[in-house]
Amino acid sequence: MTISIWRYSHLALAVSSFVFIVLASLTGVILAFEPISNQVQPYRVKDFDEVSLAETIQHLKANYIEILNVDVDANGFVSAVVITESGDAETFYIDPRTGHKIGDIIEKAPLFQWTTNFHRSLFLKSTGRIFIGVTSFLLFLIAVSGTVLIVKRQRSFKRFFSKIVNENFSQYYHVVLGRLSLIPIVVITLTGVYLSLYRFDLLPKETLTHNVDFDAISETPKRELHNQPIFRDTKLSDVRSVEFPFSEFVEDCYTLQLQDREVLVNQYTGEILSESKYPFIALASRLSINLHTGQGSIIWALILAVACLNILFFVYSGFVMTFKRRKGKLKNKFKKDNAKFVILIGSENGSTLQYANMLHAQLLKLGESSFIAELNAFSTYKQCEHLVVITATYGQGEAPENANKFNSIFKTISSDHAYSFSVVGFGSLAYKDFCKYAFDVDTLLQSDPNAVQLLAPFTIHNKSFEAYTQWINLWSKKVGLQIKLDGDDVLQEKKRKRTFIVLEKTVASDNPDDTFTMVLKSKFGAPRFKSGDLLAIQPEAKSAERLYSVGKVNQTVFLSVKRQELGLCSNFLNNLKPNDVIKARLIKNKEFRISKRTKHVLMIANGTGIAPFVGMIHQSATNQNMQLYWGGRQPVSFDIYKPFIENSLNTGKLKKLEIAYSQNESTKVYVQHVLERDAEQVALVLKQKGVILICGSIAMQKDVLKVLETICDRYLEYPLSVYKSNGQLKLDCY
Ligand SMILES: Cc1cc2nc3c(=O)[nH]c(=O)nc-3n(C[C@H](O)[C@H](O)[C@H](O)COP(=O)(O)O)c2cc1C
Repeated sequence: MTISIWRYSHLALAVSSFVFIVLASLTGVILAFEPISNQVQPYRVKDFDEVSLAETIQHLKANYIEILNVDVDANGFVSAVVITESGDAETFYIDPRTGHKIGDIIEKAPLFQWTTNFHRSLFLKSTGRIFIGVTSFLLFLIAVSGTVLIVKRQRSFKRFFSKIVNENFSQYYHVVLGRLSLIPIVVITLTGVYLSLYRFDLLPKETLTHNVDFDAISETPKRELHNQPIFRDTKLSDVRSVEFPFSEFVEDCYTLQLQDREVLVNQYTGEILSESKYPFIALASRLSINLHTGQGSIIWALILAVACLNILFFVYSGFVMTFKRRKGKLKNKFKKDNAKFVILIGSENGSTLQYANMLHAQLLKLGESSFIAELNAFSTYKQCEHLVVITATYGQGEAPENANKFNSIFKTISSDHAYSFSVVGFGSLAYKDFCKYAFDVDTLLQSDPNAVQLLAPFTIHNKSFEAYTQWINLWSKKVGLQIKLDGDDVLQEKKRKRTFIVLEKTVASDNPDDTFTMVLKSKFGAPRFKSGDLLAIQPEAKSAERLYSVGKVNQTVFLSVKRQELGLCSNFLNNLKPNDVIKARLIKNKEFRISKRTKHVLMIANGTGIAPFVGMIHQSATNQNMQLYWGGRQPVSFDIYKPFIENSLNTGKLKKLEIAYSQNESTKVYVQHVLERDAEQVALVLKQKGVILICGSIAMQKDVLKVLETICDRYLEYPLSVYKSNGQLKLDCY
């Protein structure tokens, strides 16, 4: 699959350096705890920022025979090197307000020592340091290329932090955590590069110089330390270290290292003999060390630790995404001009390509000549009788990466014979322009006088295998083939199944719409699931899993199924009897759940879409205002749901039930019409921070969304999209 130069760079950089990145990040996480463990020590005294240098030195002079040095570290711990009465030189932390010893100097723990050495050089001395420096730079480039990829994905810099739809765990968190840890990672990498350059003396050299006129130094006028302005007015928080005069000769002076400069001070008069600002390189090195190590700030150290953990996650999720994309390779047995079937794909992350490959494989299996290619590789196909375009949509209804040139190429190529075409759109209803690019391609193909539309564009939400199978059935009938997909085991991970016992069941033939309900109970233990989750059932070994939205009623699973005449799974389920046992697995569908704290809940369904709502109503809290709008064909259609719903109405759990019958003798009413009628109450639900849920057919969803959009325009402050991104509109349609 073609990938953009940015994605290629991002991947190539990651592949070439991931071993070092993993090692540096793992050790980075450990090292982030060193400044934290230091900072929690009790050596920073209260009011540290208020204490003056004069005060501390005076106390020290009163307590010890001689003082050689005073240091203040990034944590605000003050230490002194003193000569004690016994004549020994000792170094310890002091209380700067009294000059007394408050603790021994913290020794670097062996774990941190070992990890620091490994982190800096991998125990490979200078060679290792070079590796680590280069890795830091590569990681910086990975962060830059990643930023460009996010901007491209979001289609503008302004939308960099806009909401992202969670369609896939690795992809979603790669982007979300990437955005959050971008700044810390850039800081870690740039400071890492800087420190490496500094260590190898590759930065311009600037040294600190002092010009002292030793002939002019005088012992008078003598001043007490607390009267010398430099000591009196300098706070300890501005000091890094003080070197005391070596002897009593007037030429020996105090050397004060302050945050931004070094000052030499006459020990008798307090006169400033020389003052020199630190060169930029030295200041930048100090800042780099603090930023790179987290010294002096628990919060920053924690941010660094989290950023390092995120880097490890990026390595993992990046590889998962790459392997997924690489699964979708294109292999052809026939040349483009010898194939009867041509399948063109528009895919950015490879899933559409896997679906297209299934069709390609089946055609080859049936002995047909099939050719598969990316939309960008569009060309002439001399023997093509049936063209199939299977494409995803990206951005705001735009083409995916490997299809972005198709429109212009198509206009330059003209076919010389008649052919049929069908377009399948893969997309997500979470986006405003659902499958828009598929419709654009369909319109474009219609402009070719030789092209005949075999089927109207077919849209597939959330990579639904079920929907894809439906399209395969329709299309294969049209082209006179019998295609049966091998199942979606290509696409899904192996998951543990549960054993369920059929507790209750109606039969499809008793219902005018060939629909039935089932209540299942887990044979072993109570499964953890919520109404709105999905039950995946595989009717036969090697067959595809079918997904059903379910409701939770007293620990049982409630579902409703419409029997399809040739449907493998719906017939399999319909033939089950109470006490039969089936294997199935429950899948979380977090985006279609409601919280007990949501006061107003408006549920809209047609047909079997009522199933999750039966459970939601059953589990609702007493103060929840649950309203249900349901669309069915005729009054008897509702009979199978009556026992569940009427009971809820009687107990007051369901506050309102509105039913629309589309095939009632006198009137044809659809659920969207009833919503239109109750527009003001519908608007009130959103206004009062309630949630609207829709479950059922895609066609119903489309019509309902149109009505909701108009309601928002008419009665509310914001368009429907705002409520959707707030989580006030939840969809589960198929
Ligand atoms: C950044 C981004 C933007 C998307 N934009 C749309 C869109 O505008 N309309 C739509 O129907 N689907 C949109 N989708 C959903 C994809 O089309 C859908 O997930 C598709 O199955 C991905 O196929 P692929 O893995 O082959 O690239 C978008 C997905 C992403 C990640």
